[in-house]
Amino acid sequence: MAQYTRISGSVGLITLKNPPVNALSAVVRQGIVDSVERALGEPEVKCLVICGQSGKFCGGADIREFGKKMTGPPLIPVFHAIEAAAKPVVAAIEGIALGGGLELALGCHYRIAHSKAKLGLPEVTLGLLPAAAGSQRLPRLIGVPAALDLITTGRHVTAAEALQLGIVDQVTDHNTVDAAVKFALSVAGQSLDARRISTFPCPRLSNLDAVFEAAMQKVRQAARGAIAPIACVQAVRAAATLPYAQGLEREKELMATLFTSGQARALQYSFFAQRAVGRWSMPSGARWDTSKPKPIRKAAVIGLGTMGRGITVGLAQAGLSVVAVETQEKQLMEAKQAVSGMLERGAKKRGVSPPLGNISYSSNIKTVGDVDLVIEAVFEDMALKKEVFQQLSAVCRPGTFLCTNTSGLDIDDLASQTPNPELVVGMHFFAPAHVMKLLEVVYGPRSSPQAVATAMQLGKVIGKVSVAVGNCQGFVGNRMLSPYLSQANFLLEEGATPEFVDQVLEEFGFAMGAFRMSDLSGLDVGWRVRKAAGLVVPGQPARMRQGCRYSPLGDLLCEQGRFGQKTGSGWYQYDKPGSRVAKPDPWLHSFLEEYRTRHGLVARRIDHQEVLERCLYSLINEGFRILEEGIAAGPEDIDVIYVLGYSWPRHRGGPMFYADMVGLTRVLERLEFYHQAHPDVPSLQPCNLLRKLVASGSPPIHRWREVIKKVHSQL
Ligand SMILES: CCCCCC/C=C/CC(=O)SCCNC(=O)CCNC(=O)[C@H](O)C(C)(C)COP(=O)(O)OP(=O)(O)OC[C@H]1O[C@@H](n2cnc3c(N)ncnc32)[C@H](O)[C@@H]1OP(=O)(O)O
Repeated sequence: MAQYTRISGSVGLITLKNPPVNALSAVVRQGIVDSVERALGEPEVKCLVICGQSGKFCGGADIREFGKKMTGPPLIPVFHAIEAAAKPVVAAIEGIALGGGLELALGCHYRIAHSKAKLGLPEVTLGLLPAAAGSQRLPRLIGVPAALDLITTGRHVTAAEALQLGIVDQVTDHNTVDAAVKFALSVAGQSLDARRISTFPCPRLSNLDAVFEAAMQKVRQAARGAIAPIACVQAVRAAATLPYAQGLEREKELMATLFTSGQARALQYSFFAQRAVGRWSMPSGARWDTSKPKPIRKAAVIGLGTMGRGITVGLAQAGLSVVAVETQEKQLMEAKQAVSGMLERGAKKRGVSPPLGNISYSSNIKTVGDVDLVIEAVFEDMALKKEVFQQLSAVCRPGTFLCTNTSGLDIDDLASQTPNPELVVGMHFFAPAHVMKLLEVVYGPRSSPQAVATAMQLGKVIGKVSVAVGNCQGFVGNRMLSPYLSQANFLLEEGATPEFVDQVLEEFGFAMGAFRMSDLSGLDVGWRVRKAAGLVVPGQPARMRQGCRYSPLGDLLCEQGRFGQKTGSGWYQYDKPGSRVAKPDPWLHSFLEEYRTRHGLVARRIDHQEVLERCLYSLINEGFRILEEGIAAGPEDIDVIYVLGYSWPRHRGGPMFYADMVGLTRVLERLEFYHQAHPDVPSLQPCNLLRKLVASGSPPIHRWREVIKKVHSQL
């Protein structure tokens, strides 16, 4: 609702009340209309202030109303009524003014913000554009280049930047409503002619075409197929070239296409999925709301390689006290220098001082005796990790949580090295660990709910989106990646090139195709895993392992020392080791031809559809197996992992959402088709859960959990 009160006799105060973020639901919109009408009708009222309850101005349109039948007054006329008011209306912005919230403020005559407030038009991140006149008012207020930046990126700006850009008129460190009331009284009675943004001409640009061409090129490059950023540029162009009323019509047309698009649905699903993963549950019945985390004040990181350094930076930046341990003195000094550099660069960007004092460095593992939690981040080698866990058990005080940063090793096996396996959880960070948003929190069969809750909470504290998953080879992310990469390799055997496979996957929206990604992360990483799994053994039949098809192509490249970017060659060639520009490699093409001849394989023409379906559907099928086994509690967990950790295009929601969009029947049919053609590839055999979902009438993704529950109860 919106509550109307009177302050100092002559100020009408409208307070938006719709927890948690005072979103503009139908009731709130109606409340604003009624309150404005009332205030304008009261002769004693000289001016109005609009604010939000609980220190939050407004989080924008109520996203939960999207896709439902529209009720209540539409936003544009509400904002026009405010702008047209004959009494000054001041927005008192505390906390947030986002999307429709900022558009509401732009409809007001003045804006006063608290110094800690964040403002922005993030609609593009939900597959939309600021269609409550935001795309028309903002460029008129702050000019085209700044408006293009804010609207196409959706980034939030601080109050200080908003003041500099001219979005707000005043910033206060004190009570914002008091400041707004004082300000409103000071301008009451003055002419409002120069305060109605919709009447402003859009600031002229001499190089208008060049500015919009450059903006379009920039968003096309960054968008990877997303349509909303392009519509945002078109809407701002309308503001720059058309009268306000016509610009508004164009904004409406563009929004109509976006509002019902699959991409908007996917992005809005992704928004809620990222919040839903915080409400985790385990097959044992343990849950986020019944498991209390222990507060972590002091943590240790063991092993200061690339991952350990990133984790140390993340912890220190979040204000934790960190003991950083590396047993070799030389490596310790190198790591100290690297970590300090990362902290200094990060602090410079954020305009704060680097938290160097939060970290103490040591070459002695015994120094971790008084910490609350340890994150072991030594080399990905089970024997080494076991040794470290045994040492930790001896030196840590009772009750210390022991976490391992691993991308796929058995958490339970590691836990068995300690007298308290209930305190052990996996924390799978993604490189660079201080930048990437995703954290897979892996529980073993003996991990206690409190250990999981503590790791999930710590993830939140250091700014990660944490997803709780069960213990299995590769956990969720890498386990699903395995069939995807296998299919990519099989396609090469059958006649495709790495360039073609990558092109198809990049056109789908991945930042990098399977082969460019492998070159970046290093082919030796998978080679080591395959060796440990007993797959790379001399004397084995070249293309079969345990009765299943196997491609040794990656192993053969590694045998040649081709580890990817770091060695200057892999699936592609590079100018020099470490270079990032991948070029097609004639050597690789002849190598593939020789390989096919050696194995009696005849290259055939492979089309886009086959590449996409085999790579993506095999990955999705593994996702269904993971759900069936209870390794992930719901499809949202998988989708968040893929969007945040594996560059799955956000505007496609994630693999499980994509399967829902394609249609489960279609996914099942195509998997059946490919499995018939390749009976020796088990990952193409449709899994039981997928069949069950199709047999249950292919319910939409938000109802899959009901079917999963039934499948689990039958086991
Ligand atoms: C009906 C037809 C109208 C057509 C017109 C269309 C116009 C669209 C213009 C818009 O305004 S689109 C919306 C623009 N606003 C946003 O994108 C803001 C989204 N929210 C956020 O970025 C963050 O939530 C926040 C506001 C910065 C707060 O972050 P914080 O980390 O503090 O909390 P969260 O966990 O993210 O959120 C708490 C809780 O609130 C729910 N929520 C947040 N914003 C909205 C919203 N705009 N509508 C409905 N619900 C919202 C969020 O889902 C969380 O609840 P949950 O139960 O945990 O999911």
